Formats: sequence, C-alpha cells, structure tokens
Amino acid sequence: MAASGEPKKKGELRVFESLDELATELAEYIAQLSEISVKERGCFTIALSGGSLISLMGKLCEAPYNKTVDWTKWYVFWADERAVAKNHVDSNYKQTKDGFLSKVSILNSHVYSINDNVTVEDAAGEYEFAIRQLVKIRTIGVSEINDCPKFDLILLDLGSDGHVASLFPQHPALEQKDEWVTYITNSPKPPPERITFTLPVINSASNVALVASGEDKAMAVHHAIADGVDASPLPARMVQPTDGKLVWFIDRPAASVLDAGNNDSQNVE
Ligand SMILES: O=C1O[C@H](COP(=O)(O)O)[C@@H](O)[C@H](O)[C@H]1O
Repeated sequence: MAASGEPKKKGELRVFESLDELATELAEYIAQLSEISVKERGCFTIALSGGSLISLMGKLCEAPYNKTVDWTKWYVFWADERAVAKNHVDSNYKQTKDGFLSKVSILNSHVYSINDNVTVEDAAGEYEFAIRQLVKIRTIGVSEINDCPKFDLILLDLGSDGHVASLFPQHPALEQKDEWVTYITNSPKPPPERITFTLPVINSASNVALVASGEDKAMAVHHAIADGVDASPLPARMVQPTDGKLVWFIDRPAASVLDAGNNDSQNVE
C-alpha cells in the first residue's frame, strides 16, 4: 500500500462502451492469467467476490474458453463471503456455483468455500488455516515481502459505497494487518456477518482486478481513482498491490464521473 504522501498507484484503467464488451475482455484477461500461471507454477489460484461480478464472468463458460482453459488446474477461493447457508440467496458461493462453477469443469476438491456451519469467527479462522496449508505446499504462492499468500488473481467487485470484498468504509477491519482472513458482525450492507480477506492479502496478490459497472458506482469509481480526492479511507482506494498489477474493468456509466473530470480513461498507471 502506498504510504501517505507517496503517489497512489492507480493501475491500468480499461473502460468499455457496453457490459458485453467488458465481460468479453474480462474473460480474455482471466484466461490469459490462467494460462501464464499454469505454465509458470502448474496451477492457477483465483479469489472471487460476490455482486454483479459473477454474471460478468459468464463468457468464461462459453467457447473458446470452456475448451481452452485448463480448469483442472484452477483453485477457487472467495475474497469475501456472507455468513449465510450455502443455498441462501445472499451466499457468494451460491451465486458463483449457479452462475459459473456449475458450468465449467473445476474439481470440487479445488473449490475452497467457507464453512457455513460454525460461527463467523471460527469460519474466518478455519479459512485462514486452509490457506496457510496451501501456502506451505506452494499451491498458493507466497509474497517475499510479507509472507502473505500471493494469489494469482483476486477479482473484486466495487460496491457503490466504495467497499471491496467485505471491507467497508471506515470499518476497523480495514486496519487488520496481522490476520489474512477476518470477520465482521456489523456490515452496513446486509447480511451483517461476513468474512473477508484483509488488505495485506489483497495487496499481496500477483494480479488484482477491480470491476465496476453501472451508474450507481460512478461516484465510488471517481473517489477510488481520481487525483486530488480526499478519500483515503475509501477501501477501493486502498487496493494498492505491493508487487502485483492492478487493472480496473469499468463500463461507461460507471466511468461517467471520471470522464466529467477529464481523467484519462484509458490507462492511468
Ligand atoms: O456485499 C458485497 O457487495 C459487493 C458489490 O456488490 P454489487 O451488487 O454492488 O455489485 C461485492 O464486492 C462483495 O464481494 C459482496 O460481498
């Protein structure tokens, strides 16, 4: 994360005229990272979020990716999850299973969902433990900077209040530096109990993609990216990969406030 006073790394900004175009490019981006990781490390570790993101991943289930992606090498995690049963409409797992996992041939044993039968505190602890085991055997890479897990890709969906994963503006979970996975019981967005990756884990990933679509995200996109914005506590603005690459996938309505401020909406690395 950039210390205060240091210039903020904005990442690469990709703005699309339609949701369809965004979804097509997102699928291509994920497929390419998967290919590179499988070639270099023999597997691909991806952490997903909830929200509109999953429906945008639909293109990955279609040709050519359904045939060309080596799904057997995928290991799937969640950057956040709501503490509800796996068949509950609010479950990020359910959304992913219905919209993505049920349509591709990822091995069940490579899908790391969160335990919905224990308290949210225990679920967070168990999830961190599972990740630690996979880091030990290097299925998940490790950051040389802070020993955090180094996921090949963390996909985040921007909330209209600027939250990412279940890290909400001004919430103490944003300050959590010692744990990889934490829990909250007072989410401002229902349901209240959730578990979430902490910022050190998000910022240790090799690649982070932040996806924002729709006009209701326009102000949050502006506050997360634009220069001269006094919005340092905005979670999305705190996504600053230490050693990895950040790419924004934004549709035109979500970029509308940025556009109005004359930000270069192509690439603002
Ligand atoms: O609660 C959550 O919301 C967001 C974004 O949701 P959207 O419906 O506004 O697209 C998502 O980032 C997060 O993973 C999730 O748990």
